[in-house]
Amino acid sequence: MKRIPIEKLLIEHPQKVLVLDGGQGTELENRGININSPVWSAAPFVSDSFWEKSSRERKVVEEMYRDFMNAGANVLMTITYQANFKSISKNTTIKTLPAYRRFLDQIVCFSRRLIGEERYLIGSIGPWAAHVSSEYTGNYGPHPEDIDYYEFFRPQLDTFNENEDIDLIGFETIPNFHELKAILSWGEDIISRPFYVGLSVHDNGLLRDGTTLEEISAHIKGLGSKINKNFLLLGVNCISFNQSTLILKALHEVLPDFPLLVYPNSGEIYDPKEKTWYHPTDKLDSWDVTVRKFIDSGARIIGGCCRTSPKDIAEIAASVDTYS
Ligand code: MET
Ligand SMILES: [Zn+2]
Repeated sequence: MKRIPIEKLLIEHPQKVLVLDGGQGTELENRGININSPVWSAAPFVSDSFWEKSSRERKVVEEMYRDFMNAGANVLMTITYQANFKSISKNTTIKTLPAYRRFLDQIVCFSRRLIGEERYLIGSIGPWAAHVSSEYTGNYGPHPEDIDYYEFFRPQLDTFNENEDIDLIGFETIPNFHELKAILSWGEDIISRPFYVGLSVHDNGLLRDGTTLEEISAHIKGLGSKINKNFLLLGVNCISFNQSTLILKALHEVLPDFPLLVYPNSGEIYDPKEKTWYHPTDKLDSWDVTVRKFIDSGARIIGGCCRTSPKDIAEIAASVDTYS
């Protein structure tokens, strides 16, 4: 059955909770794909050989999507987190805007064909931070207010705006308040498809640049009726598994009527010096307990971010079935 528009689903089926896929970048890495590149998980798509049917890398990507779908994901993302025009044009042979747009459209078309018409496709857009690796510090230099965020996002945003295979545009891992304010200042002429913003927050619930959730909610409320009608969900992603239920609860408390989304990390911790992930001693809760708390805190889309695998998504899907 073909999906109904996501904005309609959120309003007309208030009990429905969707299951998102897991951490694609890290999952591809686990499956032997080299993503050690300035364009990160978009690296495999850049080589011409990816588009040949016999490509090993292409098979790995296809298998990953299938495994997430078999686990119960009904929302999948394009693997375009670090495929902004700046990174792509600087680091690959794709240099012009038309070539870049063809490249993104090719990825979207490939993803849609794999997931079918009944599932939702998110067009993933990483933050300005992604091309300077400051997603977890929110450090945007001395004048974050002077950065031209629109210029940065526009090529990727316009391509997704115009591609009907995209159901929802996802601004992921946003760590800086100036960037958030810029995104939320854009009207329907600039973001013309449904979209969400996933915030990158510390374990204590502050945005990576120190902004409180109260300040964020005050800003959103202050926009009043000027807010873009396509802004459907706010959430948090790539955050600590153990703190994620408290963080979402805090967000729900300051924005009780806003549909939320949440996709935390697996519970493993990244060591930026060693560039490896290590297993922390213990996960505080199971996915089952965590998902139940997420739903109680207004979550409408639940999935996993870095290091979460199809196994995590299967556990999430089972709990979503039980509690929603
Ligand atoms: N959707 C992205 C991925 O999992 C989010 C990464 S957060 C650094 O690949
Ligand atoms: Zn992540």
